[in-house]
Amino acid sequence: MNNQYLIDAGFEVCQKQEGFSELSGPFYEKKQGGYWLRALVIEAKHLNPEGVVHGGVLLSMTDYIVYRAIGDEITHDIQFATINLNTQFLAAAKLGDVIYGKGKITRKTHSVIFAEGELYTNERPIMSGTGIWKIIGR
Ligand SMILES: CC(C)(COP(=O)(O)OP(=O)(O)OC[C@H]1O[C@@H](n2cnc3c(N)ncnc32)[C@H](O)[C@@H]1OP(=O)(O)O)[C@@H](O)C(=O)NCCC(=O)NCCSC(=O)Cc1ccccc1
Repeated sequence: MNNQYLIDAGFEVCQKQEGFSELSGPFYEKKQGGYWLRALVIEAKHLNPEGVVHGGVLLSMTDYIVYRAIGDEITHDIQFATINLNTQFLAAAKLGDVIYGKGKITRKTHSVIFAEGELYTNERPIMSGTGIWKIIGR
């Protein structure tokens, strides 16, 4: 697959992906039902020397999609930073795969947000993650 596949499927280039997120993407997004689905088409630059997706790509995508999912719920007018992210590498992804990601808030308190996310292809789950985001500015 390539990025045109996502555009044809109704995705648009993600908002808020400056800096490293842009470098590790490009990520695409589409509103589906009540939530935003985000996606990445795997290119050669995302692979490790063994020819599968580098773990750092999956970690940063999980961080990104949960960060964005939190923003979807509480807006990005509030600043929050990842202070914990636990992940499981469930399966390898390969060149040309489309990885989809979605996240949600599990619990929000005055100063921290507990949240979770998952990455998957059309064939199988790729990564699951849970983490904590610290609210650092309003
Ligand atoms: C968060 C805290 C508990 C401090 O909390 P408090 O007890 O309230 O702290 P205090 O009042 O003592 O000082 C405030 C401190 O907060 C720092 N700061 C300000 N703004 C930001 C900011 N926006 N992001 C991160 N840190 C920021 C500021 O430099 C100052 O530190 P310093 O004065 O140098 O000491 C601490 O564990 C920590 O900073 N951990 C590292 C967290 C970290 O770096 N995570 C990875 C990046 S998040 C990410 O990438 C998600 C993402 C994904 C995709 C796309 C986009 C985003």
